[in-house]
Amino acid sequence: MALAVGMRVLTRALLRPWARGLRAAPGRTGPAAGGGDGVRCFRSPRVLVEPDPAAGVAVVKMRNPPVNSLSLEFLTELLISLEKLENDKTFHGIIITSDCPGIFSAGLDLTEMCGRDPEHYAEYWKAVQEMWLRFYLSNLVVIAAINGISPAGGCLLSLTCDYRVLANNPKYAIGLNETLLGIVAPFWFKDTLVNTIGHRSAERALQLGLLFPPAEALRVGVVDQVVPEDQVQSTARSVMAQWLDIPDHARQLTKILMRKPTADRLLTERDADIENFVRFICKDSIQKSLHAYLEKLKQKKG
Ligand SMILES: CCCCC/C=C/C(=O)SCCNC(=O)CCNC(=O)[C@H](O)C(C)(C)COP(=O)(O)OP(=O)(O)OC[C@H]1O[C@@H](n2cnc3c(N)ncnc32)[C@H](O)[C@@H]1OP(=O)(O)O
Repeated sequence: MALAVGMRVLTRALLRPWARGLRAAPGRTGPAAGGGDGVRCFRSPRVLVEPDPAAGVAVVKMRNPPVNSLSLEFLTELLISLEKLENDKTFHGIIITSDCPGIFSAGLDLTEMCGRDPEHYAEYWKAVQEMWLRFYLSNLVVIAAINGISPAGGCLLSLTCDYRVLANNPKYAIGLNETLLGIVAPFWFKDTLVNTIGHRSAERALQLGLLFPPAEALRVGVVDQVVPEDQVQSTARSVMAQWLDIPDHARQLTKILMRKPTADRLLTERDADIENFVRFICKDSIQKSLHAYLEKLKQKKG
């Protein structure tokens, strides 16, 4: 138990000043969004939290239209929501899903990584690290109800979860496709994928930037279950009930046992990882690739 408490204190201490500032800002997070029985709940512009106090579960809906790209502000709101739920003893599990039709998350926000200054890149990367650490090590059961396409950072977010349910829709795909953008997934993205699908499959998926359609995603193990689209939320709920049946302290300690070595790698190399990112992203060739990719996305519309 001491280990679990220690990890919580550590991850809480990692909350950056930008997050604390936002938490204090009036109007950024509003009053209760529901949740009777004395359960305090909340909403924020980009994150909708639907509490089910009786079940000890909250559904966290991402709503950063059009594509739930993980901007600095959105990451901050997600982290604040997670922290609030972790600090509320009512909740033992969260289901993370999307409020944007057809899209779970388009991944990291490319506009945060293009045409900005090095200080901005460093701040942004810290927030991405924080998202990964906080979700990966959360003491809550975290289940992803993936109701849309989920490339790169969107896939990473789902890989931090304890279980992934994907909607069986041929338009959806999931994977770490960074190489297709001419960029390289950092070691902790890679480690998370290796821990999920094994070394050989991860190597192939990462080098080729594979985005797996549902059947393939299930076969390779990127997701744990594929179900008809209208059953994604109910399946996530019943899987959650199964996970919540396990004594909490034993499950939490086991999670930490499995994940701490991977998290520690980033925790001990965090500053160097930020420096590497800033150096990489500032390169002319990388900026050109990202600009070209964004342009292609915009032109796609015709
Ligand atoms: C260097 C160290 C490693 C860094 C690791 C990086 C990790 C990442 O996550 S990089 C991001 C990877 N993401 C992608 O490759 C997805 C890109 N997006 C798409 O493929 C599509 O947008 C879609 C399939 C997610 C949705 O398609 P659709 O519904 O047709 O919507 P649009 O393509 O028209 O997009 C609407 C709007 O949103 C902008 N946009 C899309 N993705 C992003 C993004 N990741 N970041 C920022 N903005 C994004 C897109 O440009 C459109 O903008 P407007 O034209 O201004 O409306």
